[in-house]
Amino acid sequence: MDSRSIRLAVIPGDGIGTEVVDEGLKVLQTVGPKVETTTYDLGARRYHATGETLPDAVLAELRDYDAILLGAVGDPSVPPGVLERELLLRLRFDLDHYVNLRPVKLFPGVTTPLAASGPGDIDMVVVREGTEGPYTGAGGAMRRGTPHEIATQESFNTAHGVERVIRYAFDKARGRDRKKLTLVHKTNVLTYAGDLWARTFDRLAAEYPEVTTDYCHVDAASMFFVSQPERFDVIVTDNLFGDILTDIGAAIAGGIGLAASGNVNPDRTAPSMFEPVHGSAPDIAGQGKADPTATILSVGMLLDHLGFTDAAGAIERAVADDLAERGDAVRSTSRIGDDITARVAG
Ligand SMILES: NC(=O)C1=CN([C@@H]2O[C@H](COP(=O)(O)OP(=O)(O)OC[C@H]3O[C@@H](n4cnc5c(N)ncnc54)[C@H](O)[C@@H]3O)[C@@H](O)[C@H]2O)C=CC1
Ligand SMILES: CC(C)CC(=O)C(=O)O
Ligand SMILES: [Mg+2]
Repeated sequence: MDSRSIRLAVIPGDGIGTEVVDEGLKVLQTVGPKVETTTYDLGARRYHATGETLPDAVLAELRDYDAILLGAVGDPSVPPGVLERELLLRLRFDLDHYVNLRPVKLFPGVTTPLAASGPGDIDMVVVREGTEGPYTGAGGAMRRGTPHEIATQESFNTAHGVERVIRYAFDKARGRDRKKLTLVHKTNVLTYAGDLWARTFDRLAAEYPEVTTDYCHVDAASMFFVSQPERFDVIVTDNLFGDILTDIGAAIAGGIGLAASGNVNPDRTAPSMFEPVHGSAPDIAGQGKADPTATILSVGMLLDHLGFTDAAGAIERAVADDLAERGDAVRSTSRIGDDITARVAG
């Protein structure tokens, strides 16, 4: 048994975030490594009680943990963007989570809507840039509320930011069997940002001769996700395109309840944060209907990131076995968590 222990900050957040995090922690506390958790009350409840989203002192404290586990944030009672920007994106930006790692993998026994595809065909990793692009909040509105309103939302792409995420993606592709990396962008229209991404991609490709490369515009990539997902191995793309593509990825790989992610700081200058791809799902919150599998797989990614590879492997196997047995059966949040916990307990 690994004697190292993990100091984990937990942000359950809003809606189903709290429900799925409970199940993720059940599995984590059973799988092996010793874990000390501290829960942070951040999200809609705190916003209404105090007006706070992410106090500076809390952000400073979060830097001292080995990792962060997040459920989801966002609630219909809070104006759109407040929790998403001031809490979630502030965490990603300030902790320099420049890689948003999102595997898209169809497990055996899971139903995909793609009639012609099976598990071997859907096995890719999307490396989404996490700190730049159109998500920085730059832009503004002129003559707001008038018929002459002009709203802008700018996309930021720095040479440093683009290079580091593309380099990470090349390294990731080099470590996989197929060794294929696809750049997804919209270089035919977004000519300034696209030019930087394409030039950087081509320059770095020369350093990775063993990696096969190609390029796909994001509109065509969206089509190929549902018509020929086997085209893709590793994808590197910007923050917005990666956000959208990975919801499509979730849909083809069995649904949003299975899609895991990591907001990774590869330089380890701050803790990385792991969370399901989905949001707070207010439409099903409090009903025990949320599938916690995405969060449990995200816990596996967290353990892998911290070097607990045996425990990470145990979670992936337990999830695979559970999904194979579960098939299309509808089970409650806690039942799924209990079943996977029982499997990791052996
Ligand atoms: N990382 C985060 O914290 C994210 C937060 N959000 C926020 O979440 C709120 C809701 O956003 P939506 O666009 O509705 O996206 P969503 O991902 O919360 O929900 C979309 C649909 O998927 C279903 N769904 C989501 N997770 C599920 C699960 N584990 N099991 C079963 N079904 C599941 C929901 O019931 C809903 O019908 C918004 O405030 C949004 O800004 C959205 C995405 C990511
Ligand atoms: C809520 C957004 C800020 C993020 C999002 O949709 C995502 O990261 O998938
Ligand atoms: Mg999203």
